[in-house]
Amino acid sequence: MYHIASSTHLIMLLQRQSRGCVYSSVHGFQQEEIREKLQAFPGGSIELLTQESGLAVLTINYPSRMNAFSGSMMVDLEERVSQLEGWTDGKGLIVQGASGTFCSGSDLNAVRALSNPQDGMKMCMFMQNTLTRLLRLPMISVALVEGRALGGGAELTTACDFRLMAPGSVIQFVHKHMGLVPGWGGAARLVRIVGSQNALKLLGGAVKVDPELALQIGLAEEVLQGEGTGTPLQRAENWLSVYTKGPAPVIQAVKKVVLSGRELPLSEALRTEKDVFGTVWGGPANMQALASKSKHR
Ligand SMILES: CC[C@H](C(=O)O)C(=O)SCCNC(=O)CCNC(=O)[C@H](O)C(C)(C)COP(=O)(O)OP(=O)(O)OC[C@H]1O[C@@H](n2cnc3c(N)ncnc32)[C@H](O)[C@@H]1OP(=O)(O)O
Repeated sequence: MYHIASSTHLIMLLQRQSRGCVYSSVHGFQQEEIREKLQAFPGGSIELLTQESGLAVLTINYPSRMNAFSGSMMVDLEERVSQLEGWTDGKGLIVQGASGTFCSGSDLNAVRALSNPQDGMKMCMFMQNTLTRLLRLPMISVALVEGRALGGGAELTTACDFRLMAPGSVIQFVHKHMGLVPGWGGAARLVRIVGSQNALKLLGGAVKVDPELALQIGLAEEVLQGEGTGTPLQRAENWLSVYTKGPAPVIQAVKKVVLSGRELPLSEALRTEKDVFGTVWGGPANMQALASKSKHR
């Protein structure tokens, strides 16, 4: 009995771990091995605050290094994403940096120590897996960009559904200046957000994207103007609340159908949409709406 229970648990754990992942052992990726390596570069933290309203705030927290990602923060992020995957009440997520700036990319001290090709590939696969799972969370996500989002920080913004920028903030894919290209999935996602022409310009020119340019090319949804109307976080929460109003199963279903439409070939997306539809059809929110004879004026 114990064996059955524990092997079932293991299967569930493996399914959960592999859900949404791009790389697994089939690709020569051993998560535990790279986790151990990354843990050798400590500093900072990734904080997750979940609220009863169904909104969560994820904070990249290493202010003394402009919120650069240390190795242990990469591991932290993966753990926080796992937590969010298991959060049944989740509807919305805001990703922000601590102390008024978003994230200055990888911690250059860790990057220097991991600069051999093998470690670089492992770190790249680890972060691609994590950021892909972040984007695929069944909740609507927003990157709140204050100050700078550089390198890996710019890539992180593309792993959210929307980007909101504070006045004076900058998103910059500085990779070319580092003799690199994005490796955390940022290029593939950027092409889908702004199109290949704009992506080529942003990466090829390592362009400093200010809020005005970001709005123009569709990288940002809104500039969070408005002195005296709360903190940038409160303004981002207000912006997001329009889209997260309603019961969690319905909001999660909305995200799932959009995600499948975005990522899957049409026939597969249609079948997924049918399955997701089946989870809300005749559900409590649907029955309540039918009973109330609501008009949509
Ligand atoms: C490119 C690919 C790669 C990936 O995708 O994995 C990366 O992301 S590599 C990292 C790319 N980012 C950078 O190269 C940023 C380098 N830093 C800067 O350009 C500046 O520090 C800046 C613009 C973020 C802030 O400049 P400012 O003058 O306002 O402050 P300081 O330079 O004095 O920075 C304060 C303090 O933070 C340390 N810092 C900043 N960024 C990093 C980082 N990415 N890694 C490690 N440390 C970082 C900086 O060294 C200062 O530390 P201090 O001990 O006070 O000298």
